Amino acid sequence: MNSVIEWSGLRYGYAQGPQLRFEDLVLPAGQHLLLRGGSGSGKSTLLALAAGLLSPSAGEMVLGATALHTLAPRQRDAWRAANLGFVPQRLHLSAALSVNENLALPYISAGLRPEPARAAELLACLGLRGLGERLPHRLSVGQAQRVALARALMRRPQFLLADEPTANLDDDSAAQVLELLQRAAAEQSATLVLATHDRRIAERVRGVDGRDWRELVLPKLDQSEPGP
Ligand SMILES: Nc1ncnc2c1ncn2[C@@H]1O[C@H](COP(=O)(O)OP(=O)(O)OP(=O)(O)O)[C@@H](O)[C@H]1O
Repeated sequence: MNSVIEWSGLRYGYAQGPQLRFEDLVLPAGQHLLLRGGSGSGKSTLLALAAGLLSPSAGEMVLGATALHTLAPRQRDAWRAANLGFVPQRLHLSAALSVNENLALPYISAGLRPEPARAAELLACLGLRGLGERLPHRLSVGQAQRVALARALMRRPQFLLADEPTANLDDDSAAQVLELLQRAAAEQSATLVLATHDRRIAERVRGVDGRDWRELVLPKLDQSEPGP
């Protein structure tokens, strides 16, 4: 798939909240997107629109050749499971399942055979070797964050969307996570979309890897137009 993300005329209005408007964007194949902007500027909303978890109030969001909001819910779920990894800000690890069982879920829910070797490989890359049998409540916040990332990467998605993926990590772990994301993206020809306040990511992305990244800074909410 020729990974590319494009949105135009995109708006989202919360029923009990603000009306957000997003400037048009075309991300060509081969580029990743760094989403920045102050708290409340709409980064998480934009990621949720890209992941098809929210449907636009107006306009279009297209990943590859697919406008997720135009698909029926079942098709949308199937497309998402096959093509998209999403690490939300509030992690949704299943509390009753071990780390390994959490990592098997993306396969089981799609009726596929789990890949324990892939799980072990990702856990090792993320400095989590030996934690496969742990339940999420026995992980540190940073460890849980890396397990959520591993889960998002399990099925080698074409699109990897992550909301503050390094927020709770020390410098070494943050560097490890960014490296893994970039390596996974290169191996899978995948597109990364990272929303972050983390200066360490912004600096790294602007420096060594500048050509591969587009940086989009969302304006403060009061600059967005009021809704219809
Ligand atoms: N469920 C909701 N209902 C009403 N308003 C909401 C809801 N979720 C978010 N908002 C509002 O929408 C705006 C954008 O929120 P969003 O979470 O997308 O911003 P953000 O840039 O990701 O913020 P942060 O960096 O703090 O995570 C904020 O003003 C927020 O208060």
